[in-house]
Amino acid sequence: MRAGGAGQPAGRGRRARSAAPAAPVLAARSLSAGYGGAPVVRGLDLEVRAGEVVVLLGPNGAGKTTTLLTLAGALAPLGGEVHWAGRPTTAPLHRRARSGLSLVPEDRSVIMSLTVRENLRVGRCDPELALATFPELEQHLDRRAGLLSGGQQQMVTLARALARRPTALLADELSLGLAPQIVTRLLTAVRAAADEGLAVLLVEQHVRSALTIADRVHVLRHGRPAWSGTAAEAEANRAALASAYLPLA
Ligand SMILES: Nc1ncnc2c1ncn2[C@@H]1O[C@H](COP(=O)(O)OP(=O)(O)OP(=O)(O)O)[C@@H](O)[C@H]1O
Repeated sequence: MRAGGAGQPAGRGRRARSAAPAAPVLAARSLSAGYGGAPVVRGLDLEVRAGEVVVLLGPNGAGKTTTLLTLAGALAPLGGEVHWAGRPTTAPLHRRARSGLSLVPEDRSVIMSLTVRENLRVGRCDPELALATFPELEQHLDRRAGLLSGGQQQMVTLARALARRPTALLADELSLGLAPQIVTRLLTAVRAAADEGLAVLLVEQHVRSALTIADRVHVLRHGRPAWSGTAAEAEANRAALASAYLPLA
C-alpha cells in the first residue's frame, strides 16, 4: 500500500482523457476541517475532475462527512483551501449550489408528507429529467414520499440532485441501510452521470460497491489522509486496505 499522492484514473473505457488532465472541478488543498475551531480533518489534498468518480473511504468518525460538508461550503475550512471551478472559494453552500454543486447529505432529504412529484418540484428540477434517470419512479409520482421504501426515497433524492444538471455531485453514504440491488441501481446512475461529464465525490461505507464505479480512492483515518490510489489499486489491495483502515470492508 502506498500513502499520499493519488494515482491515475482507472481507465475503465470511459470517456477519453487527454494527456494533460483538465483542471479539477473541486479540490481540497492542505485542508483542515472541523467544528468550533477544533480540527477533525487535517492536511487533506484531494481533486475531483469532470467525468470521474472519486470515493472517500474510512472508518466511522474518520472525518468523511466533515470533509464533504467543508468541500460543499456547509462548513468553513479551518485551514487550507477549497477550490471550486479552478479558484479558491469561501462561498457558502447555497452559492456553490447555484453555480453547479449538488450535495446529497446522509439524511435523504425527501419531504415525507409531499408526493414524489411535489418533492421533485420543491427541488426545482425537471420531473422529466428525474424520470429519465429513474423511470421506475413514474408509477410513484403521486404517492407520498413517506410511503416509499428507503431505496425509492434515495432514488428521489438522487434523481432530484442529478436533474438539476450539476457540475459536481457530492454524496454522503448513498447506500446507507439499503439492499445491494438498490445500491447497484443508485451507483450505476451515478456512474452514468459521471460518464456524461459530472464530477463525483462519494463518501461510502459500502466499499465493494463503491469500487465498482470509482476511478480513484482516498482513505481517511483519524482525520488524516491514510491512503490514495486508483480504484484498480484499491481493489488489488482490498484485503490489506480493509485490515489496516476499514474494519468493515
Ligand atoms: N457537529 C459536530 N460537532 C462536533 N463534532 C462533530 C460534529 N459532527 C461530527 N463531529 C465529530 O467529528 C468527527 C468526524 O465525524 P464525521 O461525521 O466527519 O466522520 P465520518 O467519517 O463521516 O463518520 P461516519 O462514517 O460514522 O459517518 C467525529 O469525531 C465526530 O464525533
